[in-house]
Formats: sequence, structure tokens, C-alpha cells
Amino acid sequence: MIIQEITIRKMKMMMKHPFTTSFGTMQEKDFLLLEAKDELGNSGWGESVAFSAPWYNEETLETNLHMLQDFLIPLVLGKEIGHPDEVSGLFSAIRKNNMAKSTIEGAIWDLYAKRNKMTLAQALGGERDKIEVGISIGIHERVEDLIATVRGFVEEGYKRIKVKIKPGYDVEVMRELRKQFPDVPLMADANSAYTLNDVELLKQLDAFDLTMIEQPLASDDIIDHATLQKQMTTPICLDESIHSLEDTRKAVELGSTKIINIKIGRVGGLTEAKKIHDYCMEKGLPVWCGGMLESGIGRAHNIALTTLPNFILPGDTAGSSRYWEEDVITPEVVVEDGYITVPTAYGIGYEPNFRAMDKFTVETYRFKAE
Ligand SMILES: O=C(O)CCC(=O)c1ccccc1C(=O)O
Ligand SMILES: [Mg+2]
Repeated sequence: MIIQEITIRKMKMMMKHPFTTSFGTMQEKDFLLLEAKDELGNSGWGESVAFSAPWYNEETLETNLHMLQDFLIPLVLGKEIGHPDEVSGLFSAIRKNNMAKSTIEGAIWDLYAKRNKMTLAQALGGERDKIEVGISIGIHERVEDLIATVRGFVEEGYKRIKVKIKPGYDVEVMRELRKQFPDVPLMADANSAYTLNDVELLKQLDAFDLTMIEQPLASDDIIDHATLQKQMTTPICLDESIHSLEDTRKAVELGSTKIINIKIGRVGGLTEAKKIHDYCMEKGLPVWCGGMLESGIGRAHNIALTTLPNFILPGDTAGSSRYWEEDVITPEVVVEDGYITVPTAYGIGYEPNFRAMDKFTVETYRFKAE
């Protein structure tokens, strides 16, 4: 296929509920959508999961826009691409900026699947027709409110509850949750809020039979996590620290992690995500698909990835209505009884809802092959 035209939309959407992590609160979501067109007029869609501020990692919406416009788009426009696995090769001279790279690579995967009359899940080698999902719940000032929120999602059928923790909002919160929900799979995500000075405190979490603790220590660490894992029975799951298959291999060899949260944007795209999946499967480590509060486009990519066989644990891919009054795809992503039915239409399997998309588009940038 030849990439003839690329359109980027800068989007602004309000989330239904504020989302608070150990870093702060988000309610407005600014992000990029990218549409790539081939020479036959097919369209593929990708989403940049970078936030407007660099708290999760160093990328932002604006750095992604810069990388896309000035470096990445010129490397694919007018190029003949046989398979999306080739895209990372085209980008090999550009360091890091994984979320920016993933935005184009995702659109090219969608295009490839559509041209070949396959679902994205099939193009990736996925097998499931429905996926099990959990939900990630932000920090609530009052524990009573957290319990009520968790209860609502448990009643909706979500298969696993993840809550954000931070110093001062951890052991007692998890103790109370476990007491209220003795049988629900529970986990905690610290987004790097602790250090090895907190080992004694973190060890107290072992009493609550958590499925895992996600990224307790520094976002760039794989050494201290190994030290911590030796002292805790709760499995550690790395999120922020993993950017590639190589990072995964090193963390696994060191014993820093027993489970991997795969986020497509963080690892630079679906090709790398699949490599990490395959490696973990071979090593006997379960993986699950993380979330970045995506719109329907990024959500659709997450669903397709989660159909691969080693996505054994429920992911953070909740339904559209958990985040948005109105999503940018049709139909929206629906969770029933804790499952999402994998769409059967070609490519990402959902159509863009242009009426909604236009409403949330603040700026459009268009690039054409010569
Ligand atoms: O619902 C989602 O999309 C996932 C929510 C979540 O946990 C999260 C949201 C934004 C940034 C980082 C994370 C995380 O997994 O650490
Ligand atoms: Mg996380």
C-alpha cells in the first residue's frame, strides 16, 4: 500500500468524571487522532495517547504533533509499505517518541487490515471473540465515595478493580476495600509514588491478596523493583518502566516484574506490543492491556490487541460511557457483564462518528504525498 494522505486532528473532549492519580487530576482530554489514506481510498485510524502535560512520560500532545509533522509523516508519505511491521524500520533513525510513532503505526495497521479484508484482531493473530475487562478507578478524597464507586462498577460486572494509590492513601484504603469486597479481584497502581524507603509499608499490602501492584517505584527503574519484589509476595507489574521488548527482557531477567501492563503507545506500536506479548507468553508471564483514557479509536486498538492469547488478565479497557458523554466512534464500546464483544467489521471494527469527531476537533492538519 502507498500512504497518499495523512490528516491529524487536534481534539478536545471533556471526561464525564475527573480522574486522579498520584500526580494530579485530569478532566479535560486533549489528544491527537490521525487518519492515513492509501492509494485506493481506504482509511486507517490511529490515536496519540500522549497527554497535554508530561506527567506520565516525557511526551505531550505538542511533542507528538512536532514529531509527526516534522519527522515521522515525511518518512511514510508516498512510501510503499507491504506490512505494518515495516513501519518501525522506517522510524529507526528517530529515537524514543514512542507515542508519536505509535499514532501512525496504528493507523497503518488499521489500513492494512481493511485492505486485506480482515479485522485488526485477525491481522494481529488474535483469537478471542470477546475480551474480559476490568476498570481503573482514580483517587477519591473520601474512602466512602471510593467504596460506592467500586460497588457500582462491581455491580456493572467489571472483572477486576484497580485503584490508584499514593502515600497516605494506600494500606488503610486497600484494607477497607478488601473488607467490603472479599471476592473481587483487586489491584493497586501507584504510578511511581514510592521508593525503597517504603518497603515496610508496601509489604503490608501483601495481606490483601491483591492480583498485583502496578509500578510502585520510579518510572525509569528496573533495579529497585527487583529488590522490592524479593521482599513482597504480591506480584509486581511494570507499566511506566517498559518501553520495548528489550526493557521487558531485562526486567524479567532481573526479577523486577511478574506481569506486564502493555500499552501500545508506550511501546511504540502494535508490532512491538505483539513482540512483548509473545516473549512473555514464552516465559510464562501473563500480560494485560493498560489504558490511557483513550477515545474510541485508541480503545478499538486496545480491544484488538487483547484478543491475543497471553492477555490472560482483564485490562483497563472499560466501555466508552465510563469516560465520555459521546464517543468519536460508532457503535460505542459497550461492556456487558465484564466483557466486550470484539467487533467483526474490517480493521479496528468501529466507524468514525464524524459528527461527534468534528464537534471535538479544534484544529486539522493535512499532509499529502507529492
Ligand atoms: O482507564 C484507563 O484508560 C486507564 C487509567 C489508568 O490507570 C491510567 C490513566 C492515565 C495514565 C496512566 C494510567 C495508568 O495505568 O497508570
Ligand atoms: Mg499504570
